[in-house]
Amino acid sequence: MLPLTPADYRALARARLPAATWDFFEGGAGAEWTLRANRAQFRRHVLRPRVLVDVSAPDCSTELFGARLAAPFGVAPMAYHQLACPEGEIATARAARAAGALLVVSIFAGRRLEEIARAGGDAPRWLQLYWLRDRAALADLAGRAEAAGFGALVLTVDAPKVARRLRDLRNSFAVPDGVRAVNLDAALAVGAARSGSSAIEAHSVEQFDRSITWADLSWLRQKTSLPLVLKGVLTAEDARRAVDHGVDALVVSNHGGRQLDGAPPALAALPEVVDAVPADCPVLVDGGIRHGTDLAKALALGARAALIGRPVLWGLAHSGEPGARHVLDLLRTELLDTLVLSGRPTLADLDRTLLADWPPPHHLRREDPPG
Ligand SMILES: Cc1cc2nc3c(=O)[nH]c(=O)nc-3n(C[C@H](O)[C@H](O)[C@H](O)COP(=O)(O)O)c2cc1C
Ligand SMILES: CCCCCCC(=O)C(=O)O
Repeated sequence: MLPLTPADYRALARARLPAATWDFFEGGAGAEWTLRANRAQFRRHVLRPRVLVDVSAPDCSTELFGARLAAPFGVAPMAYHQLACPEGEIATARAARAAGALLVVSIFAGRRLEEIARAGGDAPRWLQLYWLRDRAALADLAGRAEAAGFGALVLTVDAPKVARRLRDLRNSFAVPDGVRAVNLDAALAVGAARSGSSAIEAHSVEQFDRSITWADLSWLRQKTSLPLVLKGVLTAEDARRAVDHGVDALVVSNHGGRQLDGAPPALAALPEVVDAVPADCPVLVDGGIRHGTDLAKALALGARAALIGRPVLWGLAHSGEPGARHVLDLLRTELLDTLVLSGRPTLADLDRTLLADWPPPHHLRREDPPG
């Protein structure tokens, strides 16, 4: 089959991956309600096209922290790309560079930051951190990231521990031999499989510092001159608090449904966060973005850019760098098509007037049972 959409890559990737790896990639926390809700929320908006607009020169390029992107999206931080293809994050860095997309590298990358940076050349990249108990390791990563040309640090704040992910528990999931978070000391590596438990969850309980609060952000600030981005904010209250603490950008995210099951879909939380922060604080979003139309909806609700998670892993699992690049290129192509066909040729034309609720409220009322 010639893959023409990210969903085509999903089907092809599934056939290539071991079942437990597939479950680790695809799964969510608990009953996976939030995982499903992320997708469902995109179906609650329809696009209101405008006609007889000059759409002869659509443009979806943008700028983020001074870096130019061919399209308003990047690769979300995801651990262990070598689970998808042998080159791991090197393949992803090359794909992101070729597609003109931002790359956010996970603290649990399987390739060294410096080689990822070489593979990415002058393309924009950020480094994601979890707050480990080992602060010396965090300080070391912050320094190495700056030296290797990373443009921002992304602190993920929705994971005081990795959630109970039932698929991983049932599979007794562990990271296979030969795949390791090489940017951390070997002593901090995820442990072996234990029947009925997830090695990832157990490791997070040991290594993540769940006592940190807003007051600790100043420690990280002192370790870097890079912009600081918080990933995993879902409320206006926390968004305001983040700005008060000097955070430079936010990612509205429920971790792709992998952390708090029952958390709102990211797209539903986006408007309250956008409305809570000053216009010069970029708000990004991730979770369930699978189509160019999804990107347009997120941008219309005020996101400056989006992060793409699992679809990139599907491309990597299919064919490494070319697969991941094609997934990113498809999303850009679909977004450009949406700009043209909706009569909104630039990103500045995407605003809330693009969207209407679906089904419309009167339709819902007609279907309500009497009484
Ligand atoms: C396999 C996998 C590993 C992930 N690893 C990380 C990680 O190391 N750090 C992080 O902040 N988020 C991690 N995430 C969450 C993503 O950054 C992102 O929030 C989520 O995947 C977006 O949803 P989507 O996959 O539906 O696009 C991971 C997600 C997946 C699927
Ligand atoms: C202790 C290893 C944790 C890896 C977690 C990766 C991640 O965030 C995920 O969602 O999975």
